[in-house]
Amino acid sequence: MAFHQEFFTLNNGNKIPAVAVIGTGTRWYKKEETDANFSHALVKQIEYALTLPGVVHVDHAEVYRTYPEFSEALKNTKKPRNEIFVTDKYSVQEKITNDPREGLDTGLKRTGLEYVDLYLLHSPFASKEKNGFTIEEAWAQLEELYHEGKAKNIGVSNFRVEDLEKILKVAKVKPQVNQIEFSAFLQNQTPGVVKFSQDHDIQLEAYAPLGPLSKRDESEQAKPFYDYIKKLTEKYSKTEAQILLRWVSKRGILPVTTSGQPKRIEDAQNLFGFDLTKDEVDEITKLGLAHPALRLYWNPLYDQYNPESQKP
Ligand SMILES: NC(=O)C1=CN([C@@H]2O[C@H](COP(=O)(O)OP(=O)(O)OC[C@H]3O[C@@H](n4cnc5c(N)ncnc54)[C@H](OP(=O)(O)O)[C@@H]3O)[C@@H](O)[C@H]2O)C=CC1
Repeated sequence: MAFHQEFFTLNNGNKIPAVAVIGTGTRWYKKEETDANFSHALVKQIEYALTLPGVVHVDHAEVYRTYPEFSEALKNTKKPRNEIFVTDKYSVQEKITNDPREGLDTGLKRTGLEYVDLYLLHSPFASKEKNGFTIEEAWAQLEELYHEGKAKNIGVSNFRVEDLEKILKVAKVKPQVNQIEFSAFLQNQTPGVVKFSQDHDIQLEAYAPLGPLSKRDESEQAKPFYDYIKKLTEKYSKTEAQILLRWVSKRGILPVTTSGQPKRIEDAQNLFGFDLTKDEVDEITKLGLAHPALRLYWNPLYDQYNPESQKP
């Protein structure tokens, strides 16, 4: 079947590929960057992703410490720049560079890129005491970087409703994206964040969309969910991962995935060769919501919201 790709349209009119197929965090994440822990496997995997048809969306962040691998893969690819969608993130939570401007400039220098397609504040937890700037001041820097063309789109990650409200109060440029944890087993990272973001035309991205597979629940109570996903894999001749990623995208949310296996990266890039019906989307939502919250990231801060995270 001919390759078909979908895009979401951001609130500034720009298009974004509707799945990010290679995140360079999670399984590739490193606590520190040394010559000894350079990952040839990650270089190969990014290089492979960049041979796939269409615009390939790479999700990166300074805190992943994978600039060396990403830069190497960019050096070796023949894919034109306008067919690579690069996301980078400023680490608010752990100081790597002094501020977002320095963070983006460093990233651009290290990758040899002239711009990123999307630049995010990785989390809302900035303070004058810890960072030397407030989250509103950090946002003002992203707006400058946007106007200078160094970031074609700007946004945030792991923001709660209250954090988004703070930014919306002062923003001259509204965040284009909020990247949060989202899966069938965690349908609101924090209370009300999905509806609030969608009501304000802020594109949601879902990291850890395959939580129900990577942390498979073998219990009796989870059986109806997995049985239903299996039924859909047979109906569409697709993998469980493809069914779950497609479900995320049908919820209007952009899945951000990754893998150490080339075939899985290819399956993700080929996500739009099939569709789920509205009833199937609703059924996955319902069966997913029947499961207790499964949160894989930011637990010390966000576990307090677990009881409300499995409400629509
Ligand atoms: N903004 C933020 O705070 C965060 C952002 N992220 C971003 O999102 C990206 C993706 O996050 P991640 O949680 O890894 O995403 P996913 O939920 O897509 O999980 C990917 C993992 O699931 C495994 N997997 C894939 N298919 C299956 C299957 N059928 N059965 C079992 N396991 C499977 C893969 O293993 P295998 O490699 O063996 O294929 C892979 O390591 C990160 O790399 C990062 O870029 C992630 C966390 C936090």
